Amino acid sequence: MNELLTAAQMRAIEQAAIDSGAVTGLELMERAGAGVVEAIYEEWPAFSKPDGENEQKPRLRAVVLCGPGNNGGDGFVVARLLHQRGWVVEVFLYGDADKLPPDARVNYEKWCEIGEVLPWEKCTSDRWGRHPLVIEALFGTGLTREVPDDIRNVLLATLNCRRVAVDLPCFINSDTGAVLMEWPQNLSGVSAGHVTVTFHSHKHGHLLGAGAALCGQVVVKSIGLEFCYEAIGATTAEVFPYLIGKLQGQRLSKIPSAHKFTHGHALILSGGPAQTGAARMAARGALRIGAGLVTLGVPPTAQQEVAAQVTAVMLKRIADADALSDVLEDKRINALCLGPALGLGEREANLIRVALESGRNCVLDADALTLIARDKDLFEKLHPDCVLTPHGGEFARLFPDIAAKLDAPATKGPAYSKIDATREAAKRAGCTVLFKGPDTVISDQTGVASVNAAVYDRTVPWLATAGSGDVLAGFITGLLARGFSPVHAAEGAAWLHVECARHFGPGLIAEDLPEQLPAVLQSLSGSDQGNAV
Ligand SMILES: NC(=O)C1=CN([C@@H]2O[C@H](COP(=O)(O)OP(=O)(O)OC[C@H]3O[C@@H](n4cnc5c(N)ncnc54)[C@H](O)[C@@H]3O)[C@@H](O)[C@H]2O)[C@@H](O)CC1
Ligand SMILES: Nc1ncnc2c1ncn2[C@@H]1O[C@H](COP(=O)(O)OP(=O)(O)O)[C@@H](O)[C@H]1O
Ligand SMILES: [K+]
Repeated sequence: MNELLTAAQMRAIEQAAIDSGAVTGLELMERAGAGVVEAIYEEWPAFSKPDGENEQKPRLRAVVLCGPGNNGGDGFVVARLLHQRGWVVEVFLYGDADKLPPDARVNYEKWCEIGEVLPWEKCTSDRWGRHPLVIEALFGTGLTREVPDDIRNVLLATLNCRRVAVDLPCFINSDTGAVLMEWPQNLSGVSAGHVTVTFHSHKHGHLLGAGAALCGQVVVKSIGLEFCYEAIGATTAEVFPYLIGKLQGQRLSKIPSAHKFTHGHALILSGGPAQTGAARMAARGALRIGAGLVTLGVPPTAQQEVAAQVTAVMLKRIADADALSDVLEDKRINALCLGPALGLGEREANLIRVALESGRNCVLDADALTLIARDKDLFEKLHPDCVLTPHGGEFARLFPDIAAKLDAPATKGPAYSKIDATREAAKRAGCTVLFKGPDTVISDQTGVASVNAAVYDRTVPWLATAGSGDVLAGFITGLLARGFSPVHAAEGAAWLHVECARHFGPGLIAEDLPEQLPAVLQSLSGSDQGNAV
């Protein structure tokens, strides 16, 4: 399952399954608890060694922290299943047992037949040394507000234990990834759990915002809900954003008999003297990703500087908007890129005007985004073959009201997420928007949205280096030249961008990125089992 769900969608899918009579809420809870236990044994195989192998082996010990809702219900199931496997389990309940929802209450009572449920006050910070495993089932998709201090203190005291979060760490908003608990500064780099076990599919909060860094790793366990999409009237592509998976090598392969013009001609406009590096890096990216030809359009004053530094990339003098119109008489030029260190003057605004009026595929990045944010007339010329690539600051300049909604603290669900913001921005702009970050979100104007997650095993903090965005703009332009649709070009480029950073590793500078493409592309050819972009 690559679709990403909001809390409300997950609830609707569960409810539809229950209403259909195919499964009960209790059965789903049992499967959820069993999924957690399965994930625990997968993560720590040593737990499964039978006690009989070693007479002296002490019994395994766990603490389960249960909350006041169905997440707590999952916790009672986990406690029971671990007990059945011979563990010594201690269970704490945050809240009042009489107020538990019905399914959680049933599992509470089943646990009471086995052992004690200890009140939260007894969950003191001195007890954690004896417990190899802490299961946190305090809040999941039902988290609605800041986590209280009496929970925070316990969570911080457990950080030296092995930790499993049920569905989500209890302080992460499942729609936005916002962290609803003060996380101590000195703990940056420490995650809230070693493993987060979620059900059916990732929730947005596992991949977006600050929360993603605090889940440890996320394991998705099926609870048998696959059949339910029709039941809530959804077709997956329309409703659910998806996680961009491994690119199919086939998508990037070239037709053996093709010539260079079959693969398109990209034109990248450069800034003036001493401002040409960004466009040169974008051009190198466009060429390496497979555009048949790449030309740098340079103002005459920068011609010598650029000529001294390029080889396979071609050069064209483009003094002003009229000159650009002339160059675009060549209809083989099918993808343009404007923005990296382009400049913010009238000349540059006019270049953007001509580029947009040409109706060609057009990537607008950096300075071009600032210019269209300033000029309503330019903004209105955007069309479906454009791709905007803002980072957070540029996004706020372009869509200040949407950014304000995104920044507002969520007080009640459903919370407004980066996915909602990108979709709204794309709809307004009438084109594809790629909103950058470790949680890059891409949406086209119709609301088809995806996330390129640089988290968990794809974490690449070294990609936050000057100029890496320019290379990304070049990658997108190159794929547009090759005939990819705007949204597929943005998705493919974002995915490859992270793969290039992973391939190089720490120490990466932006120039290194295009040079990783041959190896990354090679690794994809012949491995077409991945999820299609
Ligand atoms: N609905 C279902 O059939 C299933 C639900 N499942 C589990 O149920 C969870 C969702 O259950 P719920 O909707 O009951 O929600 P939760 O159990 O996540 O939390 C809701 C409860 O927590 C309280 N609460 C929320 N934020 C709080 C805060 N900051 N401080 C104090 N109290 C707070 C609420 O008042 C409510 O009592 C999922 O995350 C998943 O773990 C799974 O068992 C699979 C099946
Ligand atoms: N912590 C991070 N992890 C992964 N990718 C990141 C991270 N921070 C930034 N990026 C990516 O690096 C690129 C930076 O682009 P941008 O902010 O435009 O930089 P520049 O203008 O210097 O080129 C974007 O693709 C962004 O998604
Ligand atoms: K939890």
